[in-house]
Amino acid sequence: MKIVETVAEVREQVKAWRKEGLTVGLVPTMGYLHEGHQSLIAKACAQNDRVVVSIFVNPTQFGPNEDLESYPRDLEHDAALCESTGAALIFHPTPEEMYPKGFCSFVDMNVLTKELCGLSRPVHFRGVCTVVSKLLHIVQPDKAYFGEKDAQQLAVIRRMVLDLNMNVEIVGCPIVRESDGLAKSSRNTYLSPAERKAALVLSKSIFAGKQLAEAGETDAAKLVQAMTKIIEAEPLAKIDYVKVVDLMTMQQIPKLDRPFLAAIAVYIGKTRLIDNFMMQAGGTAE
Ligand SMILES: Nc1ncnc2c1ncn2[C@@H]1O[C@H](COP(=O)(O)OP(=O)(O)OP(=O)(O)O)[C@@H](O)[C@H]1O
Ligand SMILES: CC(C)(CO)[C@@H](O)C(=O)[O-]
Ligand code: BAL
Repeated sequence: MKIVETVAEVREQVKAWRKEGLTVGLVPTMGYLHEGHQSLIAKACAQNDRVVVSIFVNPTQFGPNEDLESYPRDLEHDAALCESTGAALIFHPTPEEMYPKGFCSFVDMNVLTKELCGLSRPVHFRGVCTVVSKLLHIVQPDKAYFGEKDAQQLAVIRRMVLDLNMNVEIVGCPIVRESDGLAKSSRNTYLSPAERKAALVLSKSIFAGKQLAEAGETDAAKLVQAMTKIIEAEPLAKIDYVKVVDLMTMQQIPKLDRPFLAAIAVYIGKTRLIDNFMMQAGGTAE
């Protein structure tokens, strides 16, 4: 497995693979890899001849008061995980490589990015769309892999690829959880032992909402109410949002009569964590 820092090196490698007729998968990440990322890499390796993992803490998707500087980084550990999982190349660019002096082109989106995480992170999805577009142009993969943990991001990227006629298949991958239910996230490392315990209200709320929907509840407000109650019982938790939205448009819906996403964002102390479940109408897992 190779680690490269420049766009030119990625292009050269992918060109050589294409000459051999090989298929290429891309797994975009911000590094500090865990079993959630590993499941994406493993799926990509199963479905493609060669897999590129990008590791880049993308400055344009962080707001001014967010954790860009403190975001955890460990390239040595990440490289070992990528290699043992079967990736062929890590693309680990510098910010200057991705955003050279004079950079001024961005990919933005309406509607889908104005809800949920977009409300408390107004510049976030513009940064995500821009960097993912760049990565897709640089690598030109057959398939690119994204986690359902970031469900709004997945919906936004699917829409961007459709709207901008990008020639790539977007593959969604299920949420990987700790044994006690907490969704794996690089940001879990910020949690103190007491906060780590408190963070369990996220998955408890998600599992309770899912159970209610599976039992036939069709009123979105009732779902939100039940999920909210569980989080509010935890003194260390502060709700950013608990919402039920149409899976395609990310707009809030009153009835669970179509494929939907129940999504939450909760501050545990200073750490903002997200979780969700998706379902078809009538209690079938998405
Ligand atoms: N627990 C998980 N299960 C499945 N996919 C995941 C999980 N955590 C992250 N991913 C996916 O991995 C990709 C890279 O995510 P990222 O590097 O931001 O990791 P993260 O752990 O979500 O970090 P953060 O703390 O920023 O939320 C994204 O497509 C994301 O959805
Ligand atoms: C897709 C992504 C790698 C873009 O920076 C990031 O938003 C993430 O890790 O989910
Ligand atoms: N997994 C999403 C990346 C971010 O929170 O910036």
